[in-house]
Amino acid sequence: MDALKSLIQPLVGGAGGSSVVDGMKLVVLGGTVETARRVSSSACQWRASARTGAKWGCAVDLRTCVCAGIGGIPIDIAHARAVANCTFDSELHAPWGNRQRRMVLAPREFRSHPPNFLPSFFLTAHFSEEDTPYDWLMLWLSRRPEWQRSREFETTTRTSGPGGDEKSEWDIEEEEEDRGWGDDDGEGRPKTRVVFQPTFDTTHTIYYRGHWLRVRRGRNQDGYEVLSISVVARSNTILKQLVLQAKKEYEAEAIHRIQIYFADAHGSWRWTDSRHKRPMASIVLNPGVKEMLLDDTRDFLKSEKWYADRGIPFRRGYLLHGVPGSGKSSLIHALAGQLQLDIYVVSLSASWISDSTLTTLMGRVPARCVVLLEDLDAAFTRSVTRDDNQEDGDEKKKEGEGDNNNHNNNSSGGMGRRRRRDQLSDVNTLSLSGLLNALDGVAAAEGRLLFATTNHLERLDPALSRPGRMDVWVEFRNASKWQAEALFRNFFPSEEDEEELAAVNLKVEVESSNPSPTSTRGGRAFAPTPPPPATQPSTSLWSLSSSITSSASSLLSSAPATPSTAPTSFLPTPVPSSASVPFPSSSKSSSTSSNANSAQQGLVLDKEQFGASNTAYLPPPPEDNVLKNRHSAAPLDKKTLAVLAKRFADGVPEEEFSVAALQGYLLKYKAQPDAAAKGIEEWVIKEREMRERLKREKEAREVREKAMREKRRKEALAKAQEKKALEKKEEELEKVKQRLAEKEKEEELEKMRLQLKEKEREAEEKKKAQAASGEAPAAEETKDETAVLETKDDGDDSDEENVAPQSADSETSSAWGEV
Ligand SMILES: Nc1ncnc2c1ncn2[C@@H]1O[C@H](COP(=O)(O)OP(=O)(O)OP(=O)(O)O)[C@@H](O)[C@H]1O
Repeated sequence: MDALKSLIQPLVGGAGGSSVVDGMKLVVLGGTVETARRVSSSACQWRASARTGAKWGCAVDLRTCVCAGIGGIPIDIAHARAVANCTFDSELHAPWGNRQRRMVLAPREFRSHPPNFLPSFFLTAHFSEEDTPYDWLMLWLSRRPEWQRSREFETTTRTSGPGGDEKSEWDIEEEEEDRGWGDDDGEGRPKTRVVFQPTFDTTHTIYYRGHWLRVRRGRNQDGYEVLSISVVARSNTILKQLVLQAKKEYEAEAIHRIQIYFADAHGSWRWTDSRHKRPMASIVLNPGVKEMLLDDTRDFLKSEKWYADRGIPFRRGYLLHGVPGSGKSSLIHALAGQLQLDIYVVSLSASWISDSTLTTLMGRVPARCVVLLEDLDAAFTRSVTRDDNQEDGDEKKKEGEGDNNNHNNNSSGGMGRRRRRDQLSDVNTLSLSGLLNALDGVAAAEGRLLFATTNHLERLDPALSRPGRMDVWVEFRNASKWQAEALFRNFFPSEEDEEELAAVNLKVEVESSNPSPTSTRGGRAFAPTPPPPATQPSTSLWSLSSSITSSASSLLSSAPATPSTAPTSFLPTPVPSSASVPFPSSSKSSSTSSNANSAQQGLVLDKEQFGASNTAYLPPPPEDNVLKNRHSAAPLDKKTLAVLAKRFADGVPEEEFSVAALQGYLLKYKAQPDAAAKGIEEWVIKEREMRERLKREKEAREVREKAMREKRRKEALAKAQEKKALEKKEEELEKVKQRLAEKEKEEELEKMRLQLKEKEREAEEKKKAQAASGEAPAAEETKDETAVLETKDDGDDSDEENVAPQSADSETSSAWGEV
């Protein structure tokens, strides 16, 4: 307060302390009253303020023109008006009613034309949605009661922040009013959660650690959302504290979730989704693979100095390749969760991907994260380095395999694919060298774990997958018998597993009923001491849907105690083997570490890593209605489970079906382990029959298509030949016509020559006759005629010269003969 006084005094120019307070009062009013009219939350603040001795009130007694200022110090309104050159109106009535004839001070001039000095007291921080702090702040704000009580709001089904599906207090209130909103209506029908959020361009006032914050949502010139938070303070410490607290709360919430970011066409990362972490135990891979990867990634993340000391770029690449539906993406998801890293996904087949966009994107990933390049082989389907046939072939293969992993093309229909192909050929300009540069060029970020997946290792350029770019290769195959058994055990928990889970849940309950003072859950530890809110902020950060919970409980169950078969041939083999791949010291990750305890390990790891003492970091027990609605089977005793799992595994042929296919089968029997185990042989037979049928149909289709193609090719060939022959004939006809015309001309010339000769002969005879009779003039006449004929003859001669070579041509004469 003293600091503010000392700041304001020189500006207001008052000599006494009261004028300083006047100025201060106006400053505070400028920051709060203007918003009170529009935001009910402010009104609530005022009411609360009045109750607490008008500490923060700003009501004006009209009779005395004195308003109750900060700390109850009266303000001379005339002086205040002079100072700030503002007028007052009575639009705003004191929310606490007729306690006095009071009205809220609303300096008009402040609202429309704030005095120039005023902004200098506000410290404003701007947060763009392009940057992570925006998400921190949005989550923090979403928990503020003032924010939730905004009277101007918009609805959305998309939530921000790591707890994307958490219920805020706001949601709960609304759901109670309208039972039609929520996750599940009790009959299994999904419902859409509608979340309310304040509208744009509305200023909200929020009390935080003794300061009033003015919060405004807007958009910047690029169309991105921007959050502006202003506060009257001497230094920006309060804003820093706010950002730090928001970050802490966000991270505490994110502890059980991972954030997924997708690349956008502008070269920016956009937060797209927040997912529950997938337990490592839920990934069923042959022994040692998960442990190896986990050790390697952890080792890498700890060895920044080691890399720096040796001048090696601090980057590591993992190439997961193999059949579809074998768990590549799932493993990356689980790893990211275990390592507490967010995932940044780039779909290299996106239409807008170009060398420069990719370089920008790679330069913008945070220091510690997982970068996921999906379907690496699809990156260059339109590359100039491959011929068109190859492209077509690749595309067709992809279509045949029902590849629907392209995030730009989630509609799995043919239209979507066609459109994608069009887009690819039109826009995507990513080149191999561009990709290589983006991965390890100078602009590429360090510290990230690069994961790339592909179903077609053979299509990758060796430069792309060489060590240094892809240091660790892991092959994924169809499910082994051991995997099938593990999958079954994950699906159907044993009684022991359930007990373990119950013990964990009990512990969580006990801990959450005695929250530690540092707990961030519900934001209590960081909660300022604002005017008492009408309702408590949300504490239900972990409201899980029934399906999530039921599957989570089954996923947390243990894997088989001993691999029934764990032949080395099932072990994924890093393709460039030991040669240049600096595999981590795998002593820790040797296959001796049994998968039997991996579920518990997962839990223990979580607890160790995230601080078991902090209840905010542990999920709450499942909700009652979720437990009632559970669709999974009742827990089996260990022996029965072992027998059923074995029976199931025996029925699954080795490496014939993908884990995804087996999972699909088990999902149909998620409450009937018995039926699942018994029905597997029949399923395998049906599946084989179906595959056989599909194969036959495919082959028949291919044969038909081939025949059609052949027919079309032959037709096209015949047409082309016909056309060629026709053209040739037309050409010959033209030539013949030409020769005919020449011939006619020649004949005409010949005729004229003959006529001339005839005339000459006649003239000669006439001349002779005249000479004999002695008549001179007739001879003259004849001479003239001869001259005319000679002239004409000259012209004809030139024509004759022109046609002469052709008439001499033997071809011509033969052609003439033909005609
Ligand atoms: N090894 C596995 N362990 C557990 N679940 C698996 C495994 N493999 C596949 N699944 C399940 O199958 C589904 C598909 O798996 P996922 O997407 O990870 O396969 P993928 O290998 O990435 O497939 P694609 O190559 O087609 O992208 C998921 O629901 C996942 O739970």
